[in-house]
Amino acid sequence: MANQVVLRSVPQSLSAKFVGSFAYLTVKDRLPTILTKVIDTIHRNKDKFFEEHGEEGVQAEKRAISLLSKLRNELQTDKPVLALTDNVVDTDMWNQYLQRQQALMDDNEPPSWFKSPWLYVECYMYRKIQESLHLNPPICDFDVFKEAKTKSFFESQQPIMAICTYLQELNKNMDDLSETQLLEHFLKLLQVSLWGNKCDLSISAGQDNSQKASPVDSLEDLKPFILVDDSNLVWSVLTNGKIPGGSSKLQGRVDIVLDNAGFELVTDLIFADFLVSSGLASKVCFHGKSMPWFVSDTTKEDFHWTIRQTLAANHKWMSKSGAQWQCYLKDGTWSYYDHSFWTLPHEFCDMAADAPDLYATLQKSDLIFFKGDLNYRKLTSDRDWGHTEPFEKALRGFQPASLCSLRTLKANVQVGLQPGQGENLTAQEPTWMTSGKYAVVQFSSPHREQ
Ligand SMILES: O=P(O)(O)OC[C@H]1O[C@](O)(CO)[C@@H](O)[C@@H]1O
Ligand SMILES: [Mn+2]
Repeated sequence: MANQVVLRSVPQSLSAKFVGSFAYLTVKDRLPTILTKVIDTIHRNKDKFFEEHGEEGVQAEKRAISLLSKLRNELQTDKPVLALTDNVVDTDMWNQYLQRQQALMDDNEPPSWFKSPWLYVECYMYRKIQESLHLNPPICDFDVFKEAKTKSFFESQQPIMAICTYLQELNKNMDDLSETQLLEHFLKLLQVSLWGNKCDLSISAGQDNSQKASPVDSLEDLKPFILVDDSNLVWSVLTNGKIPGGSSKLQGRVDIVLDNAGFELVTDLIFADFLVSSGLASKVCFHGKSMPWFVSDTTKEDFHWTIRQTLAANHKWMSKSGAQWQCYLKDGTWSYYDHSFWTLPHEFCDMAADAPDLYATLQKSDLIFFKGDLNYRKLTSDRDWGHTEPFEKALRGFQPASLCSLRTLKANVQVGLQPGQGENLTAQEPTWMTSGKYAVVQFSSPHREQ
């Protein structure tokens, strides 16, 4: 009974079937453009495939491109979504999900690009890119987005140096900090990690004056754009409910569900370093993607590459930071995990049933940070919620531990706002939900008293 009430009160999924919506424009314009770029990247790497695998590599390149061109055509002409055929570890999960989507369709129509939920078809596109490579074994490990991720890291060297310098200076003085100063630094580094998710991948790169290129210097100006700021509740968890002045630190386990590689990943590593070196946490578990995903998302390879690059940098504080991070990984203070659930199309409220092992892992955490927009869409099931609906309600029972979303808004779902806040923003700036200009620090806890 209760379940039926809950089911009926869930708003509909965002979908390209709503002509003119952001989902519609994404499926119509942005996804085919991404596919075109992927095809182009594979083609440009033809010589590399030849060098590595001879003629077989070239044939694999041709076949992959032909599958991807077919995919783009199916997408653009709203053809049915097809079952996967690559027989790898998550193939069955995807195909079962397709059946679930089939059951949701009216009049037994097949799920399709413009009729099914946006979250589903967008995830499916990235999984199909992977399928086109899986079906062509010589090139199945090729990361079609690697170049873009690498470029974003190298283009953000200025702010990366600045933030590593900030971290190392802070670490030198950590023992002398008062609780109030510690809170100040915590807020700053949390916000650096938050704005690291901004769509241009860097906060201050590109400014002429490199002296000013410290992400920390921009934070004050960005504050008005944080629409929900639950940082005090996050701090409260990390200090066992003590307000500044007390001296109780959680020293527990913090999990970070990562989003993008490049500048954002560095900001996450900096934040994680601070959590450990300040004693607020004793252990940080990072969660990344097990395949190239949504162009810039972090894979295991990206994670380790970034730390190696930071260590190898010709900059004292960057290099010191990278060395410290290697040590944290070696001594188990930090650990990296991936799980196929993160690259499935499921809403996170399905995790307990569909990936109970991952849910159980997260339950061991004291605090979980979810980085970025896609994680927010999955936390809230990517549905058409009213802006004043409570975050807890949109989570629909997903509550493995205290959690905090650090997200800049790039898709039109946003809950937990004050009455009138969303309406005012819409009146002033119709694209406020998709421009990446606004952000939220949104917290929820199973132990929350209010
Ligand atoms: O890297 P992030 O912050 O998850 O952003 C990815 C987002 O970008 C989009 O492609 C929209 O701009 C969404 O589909 C997705 O939620
Ligand atoms: Mn991403």
